Amino acid sequence: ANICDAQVSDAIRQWLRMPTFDARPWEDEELLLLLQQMYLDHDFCAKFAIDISTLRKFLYEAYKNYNDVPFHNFRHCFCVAQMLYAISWCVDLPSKIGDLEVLILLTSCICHDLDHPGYNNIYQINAKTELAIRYNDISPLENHHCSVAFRLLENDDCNIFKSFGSEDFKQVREGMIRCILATDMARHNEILTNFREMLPCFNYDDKAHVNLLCMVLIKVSDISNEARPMDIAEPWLDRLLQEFFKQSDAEKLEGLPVTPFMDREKITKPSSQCSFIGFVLLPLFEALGELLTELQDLIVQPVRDALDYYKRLNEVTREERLHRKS
Ligand SMILES: COc1ccc(NC(=O)[C@H](C)Nc2nc3c(cnn3-c3ccccc3C)c(=O)[nH]2)cc1
Ligand SMILES: [Zn+2]
Repeated sequence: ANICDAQVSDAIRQWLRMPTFDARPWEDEELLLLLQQMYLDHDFCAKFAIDISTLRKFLYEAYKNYNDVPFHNFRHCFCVAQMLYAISWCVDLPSKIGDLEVLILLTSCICHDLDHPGYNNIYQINAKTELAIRYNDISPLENHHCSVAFRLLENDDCNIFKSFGSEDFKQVREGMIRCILATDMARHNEILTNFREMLPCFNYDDKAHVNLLCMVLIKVSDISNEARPMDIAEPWLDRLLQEFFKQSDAEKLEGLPVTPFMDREKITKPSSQCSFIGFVLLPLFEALGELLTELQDLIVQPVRDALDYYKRLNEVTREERLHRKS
């Protein structure tokens, strides 16, 4: 269908607001239409004078700037934006942080992995790549994703912020840079610790608090696959490991240090997911769930269930391995 004319049915729009939404049956063109729908459902085009054809061109340009890599491709960007959208509907995010901050978050999700090469920062730095040199080893990938986003926005045809005054555009630019750079997992503990400190006295009128909440929201959306049903989450883990193993193979070939949790000889899916969900994902989701309690049922409990699933799986595979040896 021509993405200009097709309308998104009410049933699909309802499903789009749930973490159970499955992107697999949809063509790329349809996912672009659904991303457009997320702006329309928040009435952003009216509120921010965004011309619908500019929005379409922006989404299409973003789409073209994702690479055909196993995990960090356009569909990952869609899943991250869709999770943010589901969270926004569940907690009525605009009523808490305002429309502009939600517009910044949604647009940051769409741009957050632009032109990702499929090799992470550790590889960029160890291999002394063009990006590592350009960004002095400081979040080279996230700096690149953000730079590509604003390079796209320089073209008036797809600049969804072209009607913004300079002050508002400055706020958008600061917000998008803050959110996209926050997705560097090397900063995970820093961001989570700061957010936890703020929780007891969280104040929506304090810009510093809202800024930190937005960083946590894009982080949660970015690594949220395990909050989805297992049949949707599992293929993403396979793609991620494919990408990680491609990187560790390259590291071995190029005589670079091999990142331990990426070495196919060293990890099993259940054991690596048990530690990732137990030590990284669940603490982050629980901290967010303390502030936005509506998220307990929507995404925090599903992550606890995923951890239980992988713990049981881990037990079974350990027993099997022991029996095989005996
Ligand atoms: C603190 O920095 C970290 C911590 C953990 C990891 N990754 C892992 O532990 C492993 C590979 N598991 C994992 N990693 C995941 C998931 C979702 N996103 N994600 C991911 C993808 C790319 C880069 C970093 C992460 C965490 C997931 O469900 N599992 C990667 C970086
Ligand atoms: Zn990402």
